[in-house]
Amino acid sequence: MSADILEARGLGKRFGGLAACSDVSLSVREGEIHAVIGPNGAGKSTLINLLSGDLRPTDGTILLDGRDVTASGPHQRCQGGIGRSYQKTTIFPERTVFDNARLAAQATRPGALAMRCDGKRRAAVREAALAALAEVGLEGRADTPARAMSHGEQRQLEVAMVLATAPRLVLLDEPLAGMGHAEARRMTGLIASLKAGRGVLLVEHDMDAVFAIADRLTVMADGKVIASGTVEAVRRDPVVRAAYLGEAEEVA
Ligand SMILES: Nc1ncnc2c1ncn2[C@@H]1O[C@H](COP(=O)(O)OP(=O)(O)OP(=O)(O)O)[C@@H](O)[C@H]1O
Repeated sequence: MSADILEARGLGKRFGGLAACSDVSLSVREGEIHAVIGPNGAGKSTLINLLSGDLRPTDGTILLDGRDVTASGPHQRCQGGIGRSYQKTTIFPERTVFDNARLAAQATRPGALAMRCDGKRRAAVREAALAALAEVGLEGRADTPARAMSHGEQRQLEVAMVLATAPRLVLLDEPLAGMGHAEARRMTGLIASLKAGRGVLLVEHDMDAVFAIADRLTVMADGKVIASGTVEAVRRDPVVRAAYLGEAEEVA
């Protein structure tokens, strides 16, 4: 079995009197997609923000490849191998697809932004950007302004921007939000391919996609983990069915 890339132990986050996350423990191994699901307000985005360093936990520990990164900020975590996407788009619409990927690639290569950045470093950044675009299938759109692309392609570009930072762990926050059926299917296939050589933590409301590609599933409600395990085991769990899936099936 592969080693854990990420391990969260007893993570908690309070906003005043509200426990948005409490005692959340989970791990992500190399080569797996670990999906986190739960109703609105369950604490999923808070969890991603804690793992990416955008929020500091009130309690608990985060280990990345066995190293304690709990106290480090988002930039350090990005350099350490955690890449994330956001619910809201983060692309620069006026820049080309390639420029967007290049800017992301620079973020994890110290010195690449310096005025006297040498040719070798520039070439490495360019190569990382092009490889990331190829991985998401946008290599043919490198010169297109990002604003001219469809919503689905823009979200593919966001994934490329995450990949350009050379992450060991990819955190995806609702990557299928707002997509049509065909776009969602394409993106689901792309997400499934990302786990090769990496770990993926996926927060997503689209249950068909989650059930199709997740290797493990953690269900949250009211800031707490109510079930965790293989997709089959979690789907059968009566507590989950009552708290969440039953509700989702009725809605569907
Ligand atoms: N910055 C904040 N300040 C105060 N409360 C917050 C903050 N961020 C989140 N919360 C609260 O924490 C709880 C968990 O929110 P969170 O966004 O993590 O849930 P979620 O599972 O991602 O929901 P959704 O599926 O709607 O995105 C909610 O009650 C939310 O209102």
